[in-house]
Amino acid sequence: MSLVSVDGVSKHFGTHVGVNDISFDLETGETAVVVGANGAGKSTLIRLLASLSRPTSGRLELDGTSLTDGNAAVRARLGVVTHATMLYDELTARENLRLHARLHGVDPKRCEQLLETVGLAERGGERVAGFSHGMSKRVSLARALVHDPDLLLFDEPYTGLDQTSLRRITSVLEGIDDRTVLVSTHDLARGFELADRLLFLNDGRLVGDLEARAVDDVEDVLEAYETRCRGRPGENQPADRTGIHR
Ligand SMILES: Nc1ncnc2c1ncn2[C@@H]1O[C@H](COP(=O)(O)OP(=O)(O)OP(=O)(O)O)[C@@H](O)[C@H]1O
Repeated sequence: MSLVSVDGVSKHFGTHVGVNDISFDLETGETAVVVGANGAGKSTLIRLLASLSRPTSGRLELDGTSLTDGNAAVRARLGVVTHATMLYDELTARENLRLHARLHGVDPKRCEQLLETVGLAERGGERVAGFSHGMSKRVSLARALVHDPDLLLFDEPYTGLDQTSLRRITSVLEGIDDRTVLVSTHDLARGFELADRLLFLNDGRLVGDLEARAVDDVEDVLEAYETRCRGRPGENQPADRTGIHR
């Protein structure tokens, strides 16, 4: 049985369609990257999988258990990084991680390891309120990993980062081999570097599902994307053709 199962999932917001009849499975250890232009439905999909939103129809399951029934045990197997950092600004980075560790019954030593991993060991005693966007995102990633989740969901990991944060976050994501990861991005080039699998979203529909291994280079991915999707993945973003910010 697959670890993640998404079956016929739609999400409507009044007359707007967030995602439209999406189905796919993810295996343990797989890293899937969801690519799409602005408004394609990437955040909607992540929020549905993160149990932050309920589908209008369809089923989302982790290991055979519904992600939409408010089951706390299954939600505890998720690590989530969204646009909202879910951090307490008035607490230090270390306190944020320790609070999360305590909630999950995790040894606080793991927080120190994770601060090191995200490159914030020396800043762990500082309040998150004073952190840059990239630093906050790194703390959010560390927080999402504290309890060693079976499924890490990360909405737009690469947006608004300086080179230091970009390198750290990329290296942490690349280092996750034994857990399932689902990342959303409009940055096709970086997504391709990370992915085992590329999922193309267009107007809420899943229009492409590619094994990244089977594709030679990013230009081929872009070509595959453009044959299936309206516009380009980085449309309306300050990016070049492949989505690499220069
Ligand atoms: N809370 C909401 N209320 C109304 N419409 C929404 C809401 N959330 C998403 N939508 C609509 O659903 C569609 C998909 O939005 P979503 O944010 O998932 O796209 P996205 O691919 O993440 O875009 P972006 O790259 O701009 O973040 C859009 O048409 C959007 O307007």
